[in-house]
Amino acid sequence: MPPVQTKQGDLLATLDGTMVVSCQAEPGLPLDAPGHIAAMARSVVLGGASGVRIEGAANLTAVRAAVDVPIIGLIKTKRGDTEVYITPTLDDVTSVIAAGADIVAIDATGRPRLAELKAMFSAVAARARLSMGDVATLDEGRRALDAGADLISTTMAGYTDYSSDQHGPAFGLMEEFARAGLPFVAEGRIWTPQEAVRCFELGARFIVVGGAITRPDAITRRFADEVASWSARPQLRRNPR
Ligand SMILES: CC(=O)N[C@H](C=O)[C@@H](O)[C@H](O)[C@H](O)COP(=O)(O)O
Repeated sequence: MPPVQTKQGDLLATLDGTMVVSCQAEPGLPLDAPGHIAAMARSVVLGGASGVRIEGAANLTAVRAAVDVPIIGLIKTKRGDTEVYITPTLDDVTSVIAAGADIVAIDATGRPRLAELKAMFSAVAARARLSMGDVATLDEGRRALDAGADLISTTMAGYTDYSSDQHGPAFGLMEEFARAGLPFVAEGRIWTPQEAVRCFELGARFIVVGGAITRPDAITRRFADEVASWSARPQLRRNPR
């Protein structure tokens, strides 16, 4: 399918108040193949996802052909001597757009980086796409918007050495964004419908849910861990074998 043909403002309006689903598979896992990612994307759209978040040029190309909802695209890669790994260079921006993304997700943390943030967001705007700055703190969100990001997202909260040790969604950061009057997207560790609703109560424009829907190994592990811990307490069994 061609990229979604709406004006940028219209595209954001279609996402406001909705849920985007991230369909990603870690390298080496059984679902790590463009055909599988495209099938996941079609499945989540059937279930009500308003858009999808997709990693990698080959996956983006496959998903673009499979669904007609907005796509947030990114390339995850380690380049050079930096911890920034979500769409780190201008070439990566070009690849994400060429593969069909409507919105380009870019690590906008304050860590040392290969390409200046302003240049990254300008490159996206020059190709008439929207940019999303993935950040971990309020200051990073503010800087990303100042540098030209169309959206900021809590994606990186909990995944930097200065924001680690977080459990559950980054509700604290969402509150900070709301208090500062910065529009934001809620993403990362949203595992229940109740948590999803809470993000909107705190002011999220839209939310991005990933693993809770699209990582069967992680979903299974939650059940398996619970089952294993129950089984380790035989005195609690109601129906002894
Ligand atoms: C930190 C990072 O690299 N996040 C990635 C960004 O694309 C993905 O691995 C996450 O799955 C995505 O952010 C959605 O989050 P969750 O799967 O927790 O719902």
